[in-house]
Amino acid sequence: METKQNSALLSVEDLEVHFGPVDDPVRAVDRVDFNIFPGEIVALVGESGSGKSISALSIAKLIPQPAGRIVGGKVVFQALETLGLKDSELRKVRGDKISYIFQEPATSLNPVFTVGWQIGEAIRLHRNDVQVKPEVEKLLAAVGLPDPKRTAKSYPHELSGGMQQRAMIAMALACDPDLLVADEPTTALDVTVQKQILELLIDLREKRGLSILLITHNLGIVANVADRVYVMKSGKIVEFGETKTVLKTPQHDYTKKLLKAVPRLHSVNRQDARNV
Ligand SMILES: Nc1ncnc2c1ncn2[C@@H]1O[C@H](COP(=O)(O)OP(=O)(O)OP(=O)(O)O)[C@@H](O)[C@H]1O
Repeated sequence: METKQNSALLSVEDLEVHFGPVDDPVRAVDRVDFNIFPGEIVALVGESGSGKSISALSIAKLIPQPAGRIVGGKVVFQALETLGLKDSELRKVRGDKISYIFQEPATSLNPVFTVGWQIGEAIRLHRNDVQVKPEVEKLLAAVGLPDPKRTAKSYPHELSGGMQQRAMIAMALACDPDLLVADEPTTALDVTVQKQILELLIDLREKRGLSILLITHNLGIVANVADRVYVMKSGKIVEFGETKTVLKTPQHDYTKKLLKAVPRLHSVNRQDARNV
């Protein structure tokens, strides 16, 4: 672990984010440490309100303003200390290096433009090393959308929820990021489609070497996807480690509670146990 430390793609140390009055703040993120190495899928898991999204948004200083305040900590992404960067420098990191996708693709996609145009716009903004139209089609194919030429001409409402999420992922990949932050990417989807989107994330890690920070309240999702997991409760990391270890031998009561809330996970555990 120590030798890996130096080569982390992202390292977050002692991060503190407050909301509300300065003299009596809500400690949404309370001295949090986590890191991600190149090509890793790392999960932040916890119940609603535990501070997962705010931790992830803080990496690129994207927390709600002026309500939220980053009051302490250090974030190093590819040797850049992001919390100290100017807005113009941050815009480059956000657009070119770190992409975010969220739960509801329908609210992130603009209903009045075709999917192809929106992905093309992301390419035009961030890259000048590729031709836009073929790149749009390449990205749509990379996220498993059928008939990329036709899909490019579709409006968001013409696509199913799963296809919209794939289109969002294509848009997130348009700038060829090194880190994808996927915040509850499958929560709005039905179970079969959830599985397909998670398989897509694994595939993107394999094929593009993409590192992924996966945010979820569902430890069942983590079981099959993440290499390592950090469990968050009330703004703090209460447990972390290799996913298999945390799931098989959870140390913290809160992790045990989250595990109990996932009935399907028991079958995953049994299967893992057979494979060991
Ligand atoms: N815009 C805001 N204004 C005030 N407080 C906020 C705001 N956003 C977040 N918070 C505070 O930060 C805490 C952590 O929020 P965060 O969104 O990170 O939780 P989460 O674990 O991602 O849960 P969820 O999945 O429900 O978003 C919340 O419980 C809330 O107290």
